Amino acid sequence: MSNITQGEAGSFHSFLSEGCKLCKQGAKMVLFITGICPKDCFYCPVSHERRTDDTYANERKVSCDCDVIDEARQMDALGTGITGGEPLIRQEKVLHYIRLLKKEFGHEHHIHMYTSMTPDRKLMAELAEAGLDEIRFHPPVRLWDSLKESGYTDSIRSAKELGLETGFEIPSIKGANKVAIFAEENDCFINLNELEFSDTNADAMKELGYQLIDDISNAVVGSEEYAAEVASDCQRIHFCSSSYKDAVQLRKRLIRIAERTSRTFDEISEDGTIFYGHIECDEISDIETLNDELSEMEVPADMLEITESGIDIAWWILEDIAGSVSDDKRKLYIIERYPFKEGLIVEKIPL
Ligand SMILES: C[S@@+](CC[C@H](N)C(=O)[O-])C[C@H]1O[C@@H](n2cnc3c(N)ncnc32)[C@H](O)[C@@H]1O
Ligand code: SF4
Repeated sequence: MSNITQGEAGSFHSFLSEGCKLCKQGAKMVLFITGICPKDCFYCPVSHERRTDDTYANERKVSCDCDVIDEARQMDALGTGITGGEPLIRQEKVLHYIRLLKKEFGHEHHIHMYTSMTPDRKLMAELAEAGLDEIRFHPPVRLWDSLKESGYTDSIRSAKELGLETGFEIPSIKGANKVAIFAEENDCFINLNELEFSDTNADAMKELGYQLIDDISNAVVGSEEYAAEVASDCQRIHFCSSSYKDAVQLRKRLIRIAERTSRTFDEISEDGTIFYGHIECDEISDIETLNDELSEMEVPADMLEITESGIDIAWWILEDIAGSVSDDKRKLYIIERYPFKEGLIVEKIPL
């Protein structure tokens, strides 16, 4: 009988590592150390724009430690997932950020890291000493037939001896069963990612015969079914579906950010976007006049904010007073926006 069960929003699982539990709550910040990676996986999803040596905390480009701290605070992160590219080609950076995050947010800030490399005992000890809690190995496909003879055996042993939660994370493609068996033999968990198309891997994947499930998903036909097959022989396995990543993790992360950053009059949607009204003034001098009009109408001060182009205001108030503030030199909108500073506008509905 299969060990994977239908979980929330299409995620199949029977085992969740600590890092996965926090990710499920949308509480993990993604710290992308570098876009550089010496491996050349045909399915690599890292975008062209990210294939530089820059660091990102979620979507924010990092130019100082404060960017990392601010981003973690903004989403009230309970932990961080360190990824890339290959994070360990910038070992010092990885160690620095682990120490920084632990110092700033305490030991309970959970940190996991993805790597396709095989850190030796010395590096693993430094990572553990700095505070790394969990490590997920991704051996390149060409090694899947000879994992026992590869460096992964020693790295796993060191990681486990140093007290790290240790596992594998690979895409769910043919051959993944070999990694799953190796994980089981070494008492490690394994996460199978539903294989996804991206702009960077689409040509290679098409050439190898992979197909999209449908027009609206990036997931590949058969990846989920294959994970179910692999899981029948495993105890500590989790399948992370493409829809789950988008629908649950991202949405919950946006909601966390919105709850921390929204103004009293922003309405947070179920998707984690915010809704508010905006009165756009053609002339800067009109903003002051408009503000006076709003106070005469007794609109509470915490229900509006003056901006460069006009006044943001609770959308439900704007709907009520639209007739009174309308004028040839003003445009009225209800705006839906991502909850970041200057976040992308999803929709701008004229009133
Ligand atoms: C992009 S890699 C970056 C970190 C590191 N280089 C590694 O490979 O673990 C992070 C994760 O992406 C997953 N992954 C890679 N290509 C994928 C794809 N096309 N679809 C879904 N997951 C993928 C791998 O399973 C890996 O665990
Ligand atoms: S190891 Fe990770 S980052 Fe490197 S090519 Fe493979 S999937 Fe991409």
